[in-house]
Amino acid sequence: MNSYIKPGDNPLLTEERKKCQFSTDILAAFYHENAQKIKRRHEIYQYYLENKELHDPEPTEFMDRYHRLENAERKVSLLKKHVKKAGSPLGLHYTMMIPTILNNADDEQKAEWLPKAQNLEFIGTYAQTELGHGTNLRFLETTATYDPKTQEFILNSPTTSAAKWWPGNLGKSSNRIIVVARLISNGKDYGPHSFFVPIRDPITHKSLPGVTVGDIGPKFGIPTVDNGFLLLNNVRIPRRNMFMKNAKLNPDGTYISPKHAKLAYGTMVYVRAVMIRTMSHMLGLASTISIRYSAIRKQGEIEAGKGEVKVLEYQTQQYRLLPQVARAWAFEFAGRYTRKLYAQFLGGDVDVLPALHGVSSGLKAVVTHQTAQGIEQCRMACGGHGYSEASGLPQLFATAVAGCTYEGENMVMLLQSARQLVKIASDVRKNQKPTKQNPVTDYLYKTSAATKCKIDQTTDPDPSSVIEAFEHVARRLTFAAFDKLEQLKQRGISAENAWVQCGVDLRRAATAHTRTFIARQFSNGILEMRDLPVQAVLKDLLQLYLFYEVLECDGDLLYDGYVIGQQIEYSKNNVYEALRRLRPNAVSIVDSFDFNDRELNSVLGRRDGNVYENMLEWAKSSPLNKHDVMPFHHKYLGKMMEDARQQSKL
Ligand SMILES: CCCCCCCC/C=C\C/C=C/C(=O)SCCNC(=O)CCNC(=O)[C@H](O)C(C)(C)COP(=O)(O)OP(=O)(O)OC[C@H]1O[C@@H](n2cnc3c(N)ncnc32)[C@H](O)[C@@H]1OP(=O)(O)O
Ligand SMILES: Cc1cc2nc3c(=O)[nH]c(=O)nc-3n(C[C@H](O)[C@H](O)[C@H](O)COP(=O)(O)OP(=O)(O)OC[C@H]3O[C@@H](n4cnc5c(N)ncnc54)[C@H](O)[C@@H]3O)c2cc1C
Repeated sequence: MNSYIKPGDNPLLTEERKKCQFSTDILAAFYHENAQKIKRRHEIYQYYLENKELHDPEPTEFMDRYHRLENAERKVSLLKKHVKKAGSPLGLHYTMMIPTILNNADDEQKAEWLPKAQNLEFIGTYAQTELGHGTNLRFLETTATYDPKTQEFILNSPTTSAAKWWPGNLGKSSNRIIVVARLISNGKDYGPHSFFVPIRDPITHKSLPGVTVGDIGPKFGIPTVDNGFLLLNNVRIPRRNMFMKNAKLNPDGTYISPKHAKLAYGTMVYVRAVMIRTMSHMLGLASTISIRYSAIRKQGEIEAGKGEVKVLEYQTQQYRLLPQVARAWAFEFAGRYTRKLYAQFLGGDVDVLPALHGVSSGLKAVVTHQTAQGIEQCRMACGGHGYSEASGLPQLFATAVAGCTYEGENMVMLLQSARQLVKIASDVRKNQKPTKQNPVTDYLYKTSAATKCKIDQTTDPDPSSVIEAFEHVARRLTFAAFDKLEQLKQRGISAENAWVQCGVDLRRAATAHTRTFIARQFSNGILEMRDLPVQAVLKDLLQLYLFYEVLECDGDLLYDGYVIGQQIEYSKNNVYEALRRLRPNAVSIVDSFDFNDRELNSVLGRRDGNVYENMLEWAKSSPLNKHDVMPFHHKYLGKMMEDARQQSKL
């Protein structure tokens, strides 16, 4: 039933795979949405294996940034020949440039820019954040002042803090970019708008007059991406280089407002909606690495004299790792929802934007945070080898944790989600009904279905009792934060200051609301699976997810007596029971994420499980090992020891 078994694999992994009680093919197709996608994934991987020019000449962990960027550019240029979609020097081109054209360009602009972008005739990025401002877009300093005489915009960075800072692929790779700048026309400031700006010559790739651009230097991770800075000094672009699907500017400089004030932020909403799946994949990668490794790593005897056991036998190891697998699945279902909502928005339904913004901002924050935390758990669960770059986990963590910051700092995003909750609380207090159905927030209008939680001692529990418990917590925290806000306002504190004083409570409400949403999506999502053995595995994962989350918020559940201590004990038992049931299938479940060795990029997580011999091979690639004696040895340490020996002879 496990189709990942191959001759030559580590027998400890084969032993695990032989225990599989379901079809890995069916589970893999469900994770990647259909069997066709799995087939295509396998074809692409096979193609990669056969085309050596696409391989890295040495492990990239041993390359400096210069050679990493060169190697990445080499592979990307080759990839264009091989497949349409390529890797990191084009990351922002695909994730932000093309979506902005689709989302913010009018038909004529789209006809001009989209084919060129898709054909990679230029490379672009999204330059919004500045040295001095990222979150608060209204205070961006870059200006685009309209000159009706020439029908051009003049772009300027008036101060040092106005320098664009951070955009991925801005430093060295991009030549046509989106600049977010404050539009000024006829002396009036209309706030941030997007402009299509050439920054490098298309032939020589030299920066254009008035443009100062470069790389911002090494970061916490993602060394292959050339995040950049940019200063603009009286750079002129034609009027039609302002993105005009929503807001427009006539040749005489008169401004036409968009249908919704925040349509200009559409690209950020898009990325927040799609990055949920990317996070699921990253957590899936980390889980695959750590669970496969835990199945070949033996350490300690459980019963003296019976031999060392795989570390995966320890309940503590299972408790660390299997909830990460469950969360990866939960995030996948949550991401499907936000992508569907975004498709509705892109199809022209502008009214869906507030709901989409509400759900995607909370979800982006919770999912990136839990993904980063989960990867770090996986890394620590691999012991010392998890600390080596050979595991792939340090770089994976460094990449994932950036998601807590980019596309809206997480705390700020949770507070955006809380705005929606507070509005609903205000409606409820005024006995107002929802103006339109929203399956994500409608529960807030209802009172608790039961005054007491229904979790009991059954080991095959109904998910709805847990979801109701999460709804109860989210409702209580939302109304508590709302009431506190109102009390502060009644004491004469301004609405804005009251908001700041309730920040922590608002964040907690938004987190609880997001937990409820994810749990519901997971619970609904698995109903689509008809194959009974696969359904059983997904139910075990759901059970683990739900009761693990109960334990994460036990204080909030106990706070008002909605659950009693005994129910927390039942919840613990349900976690342990789920771990026990999942254990025999653990390797097969992560196999079903279907990540190949290129994607895993980990000696510990290889499909064949042959870890130790490959660790030795990997270490031998270290440039330090090109020399038995380092050329500078006798200058420093050698000399120091020689001096000490000479001195002791005196
Ligand atoms: C193989 C490849 C590997 C590559 C690896 C590299 C990975 C790189 C990946 C990503 C690149 C990252 C890119 C970026 O980071 S781009 C920059 C992102 N920047 C941000 O996200 C900035 C965050 N700030 C904001 O979004 C906003 O400024 C704000 C939401 C914090 C506040 O906006 P503001 O205009 O001040 O609004 P208010 O708070 O006053 O709210 C008013 C009103 O508007 C609503 N609202 C706000 N935003 C939106 C929105 N986007 N859509 C819909 N509605 C919105 C808000 O809710 C209020 O509504 P109200 O309560 O009803 O009044
Ligand atoms: C790897 C990476 C890639 C990036 N790529 C891009 C890119 O391609 N294009 C681009 O334009 N930008 C990019 N960025 C920038 C990114 O979008 C910003 O860093 C991010 O939006 C946060 O803004 P900031 O840095 O100004 O943080 P700040 O807003 O200064 O945050 C600092 C602290 O202040 C808090 N804070 C700020 N405002 C509030 C508030 N209103 N209420 C409560 N707390 C608040 C935050 O929670 C945080 O704790 C990237 C960043 C990184 C790290």
